[in-house]
Amino acid sequence: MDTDYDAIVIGGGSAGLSFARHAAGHGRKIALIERDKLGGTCVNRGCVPKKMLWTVADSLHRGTGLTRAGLLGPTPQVDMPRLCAARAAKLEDIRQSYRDKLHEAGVTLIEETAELTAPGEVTIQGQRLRAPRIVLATGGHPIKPDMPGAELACDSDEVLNWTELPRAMAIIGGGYIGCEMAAIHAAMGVRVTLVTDTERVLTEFSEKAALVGQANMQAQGIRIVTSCTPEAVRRGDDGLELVLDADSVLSVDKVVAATGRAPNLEALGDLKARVALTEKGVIRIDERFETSLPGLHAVGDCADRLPLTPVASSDGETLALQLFGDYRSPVDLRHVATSAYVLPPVAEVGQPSKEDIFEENTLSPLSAALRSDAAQDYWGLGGSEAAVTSVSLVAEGAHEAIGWAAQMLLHRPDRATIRRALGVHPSTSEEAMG
Ligand SMILES: Cc1cc2nc3c(=O)[nH]c(=O)nc-3n(C[C@H](O)[C@H](O)[C@H](O)COP(=O)(O)OP(=O)(O)OC[C@H]3O[C@@H](n4cnc5c(N)ncnc54)[C@H](O)[C@@H]3O)c2cc1C
Ligand SMILES: NC(=O)c1ccc[n+]([C@@H]2O[C@H](COP(=O)([O-])OP(=O)(O)OC[C@H]3O[C@@H](n4cnc5c(N)ncnc54)[C@H](O)[C@@H]3O)[C@@H](O)[C@H]2O)c1
Repeated sequence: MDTDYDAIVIGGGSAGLSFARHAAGHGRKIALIERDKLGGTCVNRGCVPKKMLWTVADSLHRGTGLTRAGLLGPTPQVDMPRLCAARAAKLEDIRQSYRDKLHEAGVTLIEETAELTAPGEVTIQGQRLRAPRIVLATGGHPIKPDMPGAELACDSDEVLNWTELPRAMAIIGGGYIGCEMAAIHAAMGVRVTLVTDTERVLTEFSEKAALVGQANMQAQGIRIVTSCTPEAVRRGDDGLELVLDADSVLSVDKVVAATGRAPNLEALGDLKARVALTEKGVIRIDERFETSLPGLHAVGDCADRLPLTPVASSDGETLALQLFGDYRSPVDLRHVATSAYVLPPVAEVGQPSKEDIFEENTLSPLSAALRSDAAQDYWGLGGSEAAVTSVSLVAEGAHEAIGWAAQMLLHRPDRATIRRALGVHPSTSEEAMG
């Protein structure tokens, strides 16, 4: 194996793969080191397996709620082993396509655990590799709360590998992962209670959008307990107990900790002390993704950006361009569309605060007249009449529409300009366009 490269990237997830392919595309000699499955979190234990489960949940949810429309009969059951097999085959296809693309690009793939042993030097299995640029793309892992019995709780990695469904589950944490797991499993027939320490769920979204999302989760049958930090998990007579306080205990089959993620920093080895972290504990970077150790860059979830796959991929490409092509600045996070896969999705672009929203509406879509759970839709525009800077949407298909809203915002439209295009009738985005 060669030992000298133009750049070595540690981590074969969305960020590392993107950097390696684009840097090699500029004629550079690149090594990518991955200790686990190629594709990282998104492909193996994140977006992709989650979205495949959500697809099933969405179909069940749309069908089973339509009792008022006369859609009757037994609820379809999910054959988990069959679903898991179909999903596993797709994940393997994706991993193989990444392997092929790295090969075509001429990237050296090394399947080992890497450690930074000196500036410009990475060690794998006692062998030293050198490059003037080292890129950390090591991603993150789920963290559990510091409480007695936390080890009895599953994290999202485990939930996405369940081959049978529990009858009842308690989820700790009301962020993206907690809410998505709640909506998906409730639709698949699991009795779900979600407990979070915040006043509402989805605090990364603007208030009204998140509250409509929360009401829809409740309409779906999910019990939501806010402003509560559970005290312990313990074994019960028949399953597990989540102790909320002295007076309330939830008896369930499974407890899931969806209480946040932390970056993977083991690759820094003894050099960790020389790499500055932010208050959130992720790696501090400048606009060239360079850390406080010259020549060491960081992209993706381990760095101080938004922990979303499109950001990780875009930043990997941007860094490759900055180092080996024409300089471009990192994508502005205000132009990143995002969606929580609840039912229906809560989607947003522009990262608005509650005060930013100047026009909004909560409405009942036509489907609500037919559904037993009467989910509500919502749209909100942020910024001002003169310059619209954010769009929020809660509606079926919101995760598809919000990407186009992000494109629209790039052109800095005023409110009157948005009214000059017409949406599809009947739809919720039509209402937002005015
Ligand atoms: C349940 C879940 C659902 C999600 N859903 C979405 C979604 O719908 N949309 C979205 O945009 N984002 C979603 N995300 C977030 C998204 O998955 C991450 O932002 C993205 O995967 C980060 O990519 P990354 O390359 O930074 O890190 P990762 O994909 O985590 O890759 C890091 C890689 O580095 C490797 N590594 C670490 N240390 C070493 C070492 N020392 N040596 C060698 N290799 C090492 C790891 O094995 C890993 O493969 C979700 C996340 C989770 C957990
Ligand atoms: N659809 C998507 O794009 C998607 C999906 C999943 C994850 N992600 C990414 O992954 C990141 C991590 O997601 P996450 O949901 O794990 O983390 P998070 O930090 O977004 O949410 C964790 C939640 O748990 C709560 N919490 C923490 N400790 C608690 C305790 N002891 N008791 C009760 N509540 C507690 C926090 O207040 C917070 O609301 C997200 O920020 C997002 O960027 C994105």
